[in-house]
Amino acid sequence: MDDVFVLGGEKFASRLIMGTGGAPSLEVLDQALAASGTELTTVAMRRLDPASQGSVLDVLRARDIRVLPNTAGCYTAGEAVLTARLAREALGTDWVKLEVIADERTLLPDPIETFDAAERLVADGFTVLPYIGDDPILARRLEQAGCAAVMPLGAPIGSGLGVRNPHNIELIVESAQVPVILDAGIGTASDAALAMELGCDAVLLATAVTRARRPELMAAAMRDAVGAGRRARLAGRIPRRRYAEASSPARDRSDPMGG
Ligand SMILES: CC(=O)[C@@H](O)[C@H](O)COP(=O)(O)O
Repeated sequence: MDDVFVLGGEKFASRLIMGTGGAPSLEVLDQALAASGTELTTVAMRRLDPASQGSVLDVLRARDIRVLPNTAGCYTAGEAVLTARLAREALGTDWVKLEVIADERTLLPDPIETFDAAERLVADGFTVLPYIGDDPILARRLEQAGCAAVMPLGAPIGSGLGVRNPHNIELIVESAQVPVILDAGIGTASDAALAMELGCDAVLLATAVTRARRPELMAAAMRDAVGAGRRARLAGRIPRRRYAEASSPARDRSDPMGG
């Protein structure tokens, strides 16, 4: 099936975007990334020391996986803008996953600082992919501000709680004209499938794979789940009913299957 994912004007065959945080070793990370089939992987510019960051980048380059720098660890718009500019200098990309968190305990995104940073980065020519709460109004405002996608959370980063508010994710999907990427909180493969079934264009995850008992196996499961969820979305699920409906109804002469 030819079902290309277009993000920021670029085409991707994979709809699974990976993060690198939490992997026990570079070797494990390398195997997991390969098993995931990802073509785009995010790297925290502020969290890694220069030596290990170089190594992660080496892994990505060797696998021909595009690097998506992120501003994890930033608490203000000013910090995020500076981090994005440093990443552009260092990595030669104007794509940025914009992440401005409010506090260390929840790691929830700060909507005001995120919006401020997004406006400044769009004006500076960046392709901005903002990590946000599951707020349909903020998603719409960020799209109007020129962001290339919106990335609502399923649940707090690293929580593995899955998609806590499917209704809001559906509302965001319904009105977005840019890709919707479910980012953060995925715990296992069924969560990723659900995000895609709700109509998200892609899923971004890290912890569920990097901290799994067998990261490579979980990465393969995520790859399959994102594909299955996408196909189910395109196929169209049956409506939910309160009561049973016989799968083989009473014989109907107009029914070519004979009832
Ligand atoms: C990798 C990255 O950018 C994370 O901050 C992201 O939000 C993923 O969250 P999980 O670790 O919960 O998948």
